[in-house]
Amino acid sequence: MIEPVSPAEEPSAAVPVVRAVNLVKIYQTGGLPVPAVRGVDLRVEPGEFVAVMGPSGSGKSTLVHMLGGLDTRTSGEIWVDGERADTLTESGWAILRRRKIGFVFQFFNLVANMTVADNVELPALLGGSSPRHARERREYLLGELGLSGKADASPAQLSGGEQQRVALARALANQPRLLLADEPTGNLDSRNTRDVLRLLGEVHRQGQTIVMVTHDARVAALADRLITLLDGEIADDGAIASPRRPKPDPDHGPGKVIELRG
Ligand SMILES: Nc1ncnc2c1ncn2[C@@H]1O[C@H](COP(=O)(O)OP(=O)(O)OP(=O)(O)O)[C@@H](O)[C@H]1O
Repeated sequence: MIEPVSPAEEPSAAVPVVRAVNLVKIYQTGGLPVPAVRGVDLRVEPGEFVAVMGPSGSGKSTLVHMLGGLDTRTSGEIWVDGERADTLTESGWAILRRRKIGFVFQFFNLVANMTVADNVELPALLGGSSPRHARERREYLLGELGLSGKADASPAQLSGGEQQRVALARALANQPRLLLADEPTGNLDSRNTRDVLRLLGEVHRQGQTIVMVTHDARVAALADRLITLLDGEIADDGAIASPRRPKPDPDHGPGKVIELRG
């Protein structure tokens, strides 16, 4: 007989994907303290798509980088998928990122001297996937993102929009619990912005949890929750009542649904 699962043993359904408790970041510049994040409390549930907005310098990037361990916190707690993360060493964070976190940045950050295929496979290999599984996952993601024909290209041979799609494939290579995005469309023209937003919307519909920094209200409208930062504090946090979804791109036909768990 199968034992019923007690609530404490249930898989992470009730556990937030990421949680910050009184998170503080104070940079020191020339001996002077620069408070960037001042006591943020945040809880992101599985499947949520959270947009983070606010004026320049309000602490958006610092907050999201801390949530992924790319910046150290001054004080406070960070929990990722139920695991205490703020006390991890750099290598502990690196392991956690490989297992659970994908990143997409404004400036793609692809490895210039590696092919598109290798850029996407690398995180899966580092995360412990077998070479065969990493290759299959890469073929699958590049196919879904319309980039199969570019697998052997180097990043410099791609357009900005293509590079960002590769960056998204790389971020999803490990089927991360959490996708962190910092201005993922900030460097793209409107058409490539639409493409990347469509992809983000699709992975979200497949259940991907996303936290995304953006300056653009149209981009934020894709999310279902908007956090507004002001001077390093959460000034507003709420559901987006009637998100204005981006219109499908007539040049690209109906959007394809990406199976994240493929
Ligand atoms: N490495 C750093 N050293 C010192 N101060 C920093 C550093 N990074 C950011 N800051 C400061 O921390 C504050 C928050 O910066 P942050 O980049 O997080 O803001 P942001 O909201 O993402 O801004 P933007 O929208 O312009 O990207 C700013 O005052 C900034 O000058």
